[in-house]
Formats: sequence, structure tokens, C-alpha cells
Amino acid sequence: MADALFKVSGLKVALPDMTRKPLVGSAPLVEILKGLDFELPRRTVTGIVGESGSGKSTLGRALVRLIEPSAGSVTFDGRDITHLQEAELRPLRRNLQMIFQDPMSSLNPRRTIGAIIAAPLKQNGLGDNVQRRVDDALDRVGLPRSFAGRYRHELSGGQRQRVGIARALALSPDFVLADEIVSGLDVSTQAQILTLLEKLADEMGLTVAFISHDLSVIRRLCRQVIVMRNGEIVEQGPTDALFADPKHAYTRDLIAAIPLPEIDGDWLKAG
Ligand SMILES: Nc1ncnc2c1ncn2[C@@H]1O[C@H](COP(=O)(O)OP(=O)(O)OP(=O)(O)O)[C@@H](O)[C@H]1O
Repeated sequence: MADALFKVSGLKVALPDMTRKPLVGSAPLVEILKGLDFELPRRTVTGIVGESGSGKSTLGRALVRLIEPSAGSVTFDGRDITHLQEAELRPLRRNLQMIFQDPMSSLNPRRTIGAIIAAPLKQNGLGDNVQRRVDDALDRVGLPRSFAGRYRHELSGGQRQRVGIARALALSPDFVLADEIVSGLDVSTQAQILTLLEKLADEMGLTVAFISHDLSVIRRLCRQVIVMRNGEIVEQGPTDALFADPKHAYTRDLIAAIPLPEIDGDWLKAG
């Protein structure tokens, strides 16, 4: 793929095995990701799907270099970031943003929503016109500007997720990692958040890695899909092709697990 924002080759991640941590000394390493090769095309939402424990979150954390790979390479925007140290990563961090599953735990309870959105702006030297920038960020995600004075417990789950999106996008990053961001929400709020993310990704030209265990959500939002199982990629490609002709039995099982009306909605309507 000529125009990829991320190029990942032979990626392995090994972590101290927390299930076998001895009383004394360090835990033995366990290999979580077992040699992944893929690219994330620019200005594209790529879905990463797989059952619980397949390694999706570990992959996301390796992409944004919260974890250092044990082998292979991760190239971001033409730069090898595989083994960069934190000081070298810091200037890149504004371009590598994250939205988490549970904004309740990722939003500071003691800060106003305005202060939460302003924090990354100030950290990155964009402290001038901060009020206007916060207003713009709230406008972008469809929240009233008055929400800048509220606290997280005064917001609904969907509103909190909008704040998570506003914070991640305040610095106009190139890349956003979205890890199970609609999992805790009811179905109609899920749909609103997906519509919002789709619109913003399009308008802002974002490259998004969208992690979900739910293939119906992935189908709605993502042009490309990576299917993971046991720390390996079993299949990847354009979403349409993957649904039309899944090559791997595991992918077929994931598709079969989607409730029928979501797969065959058009057929049901036609019938
Ligand atoms: N430090 C660790 N020690 C031992 N096992 C670990 C460690 N970190 C992760 N794992 C295991 O590695 C596997 C992959 O974890 P990961 O969180 O990446 O999966 P996931 O696909 O995101 O799962 P989920 O959807 O449940 O979040 C899991 O089986 C997990 O238990």
C-alpha cells in the first residue's frame, strides 16, 4: 500500500506474565502478539476485530507506543518508532491520540469538562485562545458550550464519550486509536457515536484504528478489517470483500454470530 500512515512488520509483543508472577524476582515473559504484518492506509478507518483475549488492545497499545515491541517494526508516517524512548516519542504524541472504552475512568472527576479538553492544548503550546478552542471542540462533537463548566458525573455515557472524542481531536491528530468506545453504551447511543466518529474522521481526514469485538459495528464504520485470534492475524482486507467471501473459518464464525437483522437488514426490508 503506497500511502500508509502505519506500516507494521513482524510485530511481536512479549510482556511479563502476570499470571505467573513469582514472589521473588521477575515474571517470565509471555508472547502476546506473535508476528503481525499489516498497514493502516491514511484517511481510512480500519477495524480490528477478534474475541476477547485475541490481542486487540495490546496491538493498539503497541501502535501508539505505550508498549515497546519485542521484535519487528512499527513505522509511523515514514519514521521507525519501534524503539523510540519516551523523550523522542513526546513530540509525536499529539499525533497519536486515543479514545478509551470507559470515559468515566479516563475523565478526571475533579476537573471541569472545559479543563479536561484544554489540558492537551496547553501541554502542546496552544494555550492562547483556549476558550475558543474548547468551544470549537464542543461544537465539533455536538455538545452545548455550557458543558465546559460541568463535571463528568453530570453527563450521560454518550455525552462523556463525546468529551473523550473532543479531547482526542482537540489537537487535530493524524491518528486516533479507538478501543471499544461504544461497548458500554445502549444501541441508539452507539449509533449516534458511530455516526459522529464517521463524520469527523471524514471531515478531518483521520486515520483510525477502531478496535471492537462486534463485527456488525465494524461493518458499519470501517473500510478495512483486520481479524485477530490468539495474537495473530487470521485475515485482513477490505470490509466488503471480507463479508462477501470470508476466507477463514474463524471469520465465518464471527460473521455467523451477528444477529440476522443486522446482516440481512436490506434483504429483510426487501422481503
Ligand atoms: N501482562 C500480561 N500477562 C499475562 N497475560 C497477559 C498480559 N497482558 C495481556 N495478557 C493476555 O494476552 C491476551 C491478549 O490481551 P488483550 O487485552 O490484548 O486482548 P483483547 O483482544 O484486547 O481482549 P479484550 O477484548 O478482552 O480486551 C489475553 O489473553 C490477556 O489475558
